[in-house]
Amino acid sequence: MPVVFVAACKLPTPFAEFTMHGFLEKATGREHVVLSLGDVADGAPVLGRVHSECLTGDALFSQRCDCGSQLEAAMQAIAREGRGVLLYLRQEGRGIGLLNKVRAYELQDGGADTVEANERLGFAADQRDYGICLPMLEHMGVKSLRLMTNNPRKVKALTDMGITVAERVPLHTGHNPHNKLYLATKANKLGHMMGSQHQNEADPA
Ligand SMILES: Nc1nc2c(ncn2[C@@H]2O[C@H](COP(=O)(O)OP(=O)(O)OP(=O)(O)O)[C@@H](O)[C@H]2O)c(=O)[nH]1
Ligand SMILES: [Zn+2]
Repeated sequence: MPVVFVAACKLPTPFAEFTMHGFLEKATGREHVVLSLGDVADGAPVLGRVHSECLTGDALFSQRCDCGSQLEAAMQAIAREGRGVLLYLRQEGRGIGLLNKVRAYELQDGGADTVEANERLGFAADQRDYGICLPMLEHMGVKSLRLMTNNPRKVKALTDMGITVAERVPLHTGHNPHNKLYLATKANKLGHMMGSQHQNEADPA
């Protein structure tokens, strides 16, 4: 098993009281969590989000990206449905780590886009590995996901490792003047499906 389950606890949030399940990835020592709500082990497709850590967006309110807004919208959507899972994966900066992301942002401040900056630092555009998702979902008893994402490569990566993605649910939120180019580059170079409307389809409120 590449990840081991460690413990679970209650996690009250403004949206709902989730259960937080902690996992240790043995090869890297990284600590990951899954938030769950309701009965996710009944076999029916589960509304889910596989969210990659973004300290700047998720915790520090950065407007350079759309991560914080997507995290909030996903938790709200799960709360509204009363059932779902959110995998919070500690693969900061698409897998290059926080300090390398700061280096990449520095290059972006000088004119590079998000892909060029990674490449100039000697990294691939996206270094993430979703291999730990399967054992985490198996632990949760989740058989099939309705996955909230705009990234078809994420859907393919999960499908290729044997996770059933019954549906892709778009998550269009967090557009602002600071991340216009960033979102355009994701659409043009990374294949993200950004949609035309500046609203969150998982959270149409
Ligand atoms: N290297 C790098 N990583 C970034 C940058 N901006 C955001 N990230 C990281 O990108 C990850 C989120 O990936 P995104 O490409 O925004 O979105 P996604 O997860 O592929 O797709 P969605 O499911 O639609 O959100 C997080 O780990 C962020 O820390 C950047 O400019 N450079
Ligand atoms: Zn981000």
